[in-house]
Amino acid sequence: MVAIIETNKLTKYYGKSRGILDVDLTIQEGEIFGFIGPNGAGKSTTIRTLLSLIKKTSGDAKIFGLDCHDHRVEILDQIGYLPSEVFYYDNMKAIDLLKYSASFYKKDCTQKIEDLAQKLELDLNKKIEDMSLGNKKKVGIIQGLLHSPKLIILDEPTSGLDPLIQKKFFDIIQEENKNGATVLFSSHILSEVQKICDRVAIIKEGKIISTQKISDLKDHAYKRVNLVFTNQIVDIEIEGMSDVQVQGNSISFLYKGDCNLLLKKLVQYRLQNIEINEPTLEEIFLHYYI
Ligand SMILES: Nc1ncnc2c1ncn2[C@@H]1O[C@H](COP(=O)(O)OP(=O)(O)OP(=O)(O)O)[C@@H](O)[C@H]1O
Repeated sequence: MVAIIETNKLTKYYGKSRGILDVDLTIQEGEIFGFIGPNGAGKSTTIRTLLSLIKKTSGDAKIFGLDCHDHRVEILDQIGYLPSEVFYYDNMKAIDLLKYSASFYKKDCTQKIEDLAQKLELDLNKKIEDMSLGNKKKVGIIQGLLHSPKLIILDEPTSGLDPLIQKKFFDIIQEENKNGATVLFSSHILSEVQKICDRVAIIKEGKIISTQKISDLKDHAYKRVNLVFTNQIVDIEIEGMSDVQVQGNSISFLYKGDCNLLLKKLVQYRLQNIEINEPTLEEIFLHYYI
């Protein structure tokens, strides 16, 4: 297998403050690779170092087997990058901006621009200043993909997209992947990464703390269960519950196991309310990795 991204002890300090420390990542050709961690963990720093937008402090970073810094121009030609926030010259029409972006590549991107705009239901003849945030984001998606890049780097790509467009966006990314693109997908939302990634690296306080197959992570799936009792709280014990927190007549706990067994147990209680949610990323970190 060919490594599309390979870092070895990649480290970046901003002056004296920590950006990332000894990051080792290997992303193989054809993977959709998730990169998750809470705010400030170092996801953007890793990506910006890979793209040579900032200079590493030490360690190595290679893309397509080439040093990211020394071969910056030829590497960037084959990358589609979607930053978390997009800024544009607002008084341009979307089509003009995209044609201008396409002019930097040596291929004809006209058909691809049209196809993507159709899939995302975007009117390219509108001025960007007249567009909603979601539509501006769509322009960013097309801009990142119009040259059919070999590597797609997404930094928190779905912020500002409604669920329907998110679904279309994921379909597009999966299609690009089927056509040969490798994808690095950074996010702080685990459930989002789980939808399309094969493997995921978890970064915390600048360090990679785990790299897992998504299928393995799903086997460990926890739920956060919140119960509000009608009257007095009952002392309940269910196999698979942990991190139990009691407050007034409410109880909250993490549950790992068969949902049907949980429901069977709960049916015997008089409840005023019940909520079953995905645990937060922080909770998952606490229970898996610390
Ligand atoms: N330009 C900068 N100057 C100084 N410190 C920075 C700079 N950019 C990032 N940092 C610090 O580097 C660390 C990693 O930040 P980074 O933005 O890479 O995290 P992140 O995982 O992408 O989080 P977020 O989702 O909030 O962007 C943080 O402690 C942050 O404060």
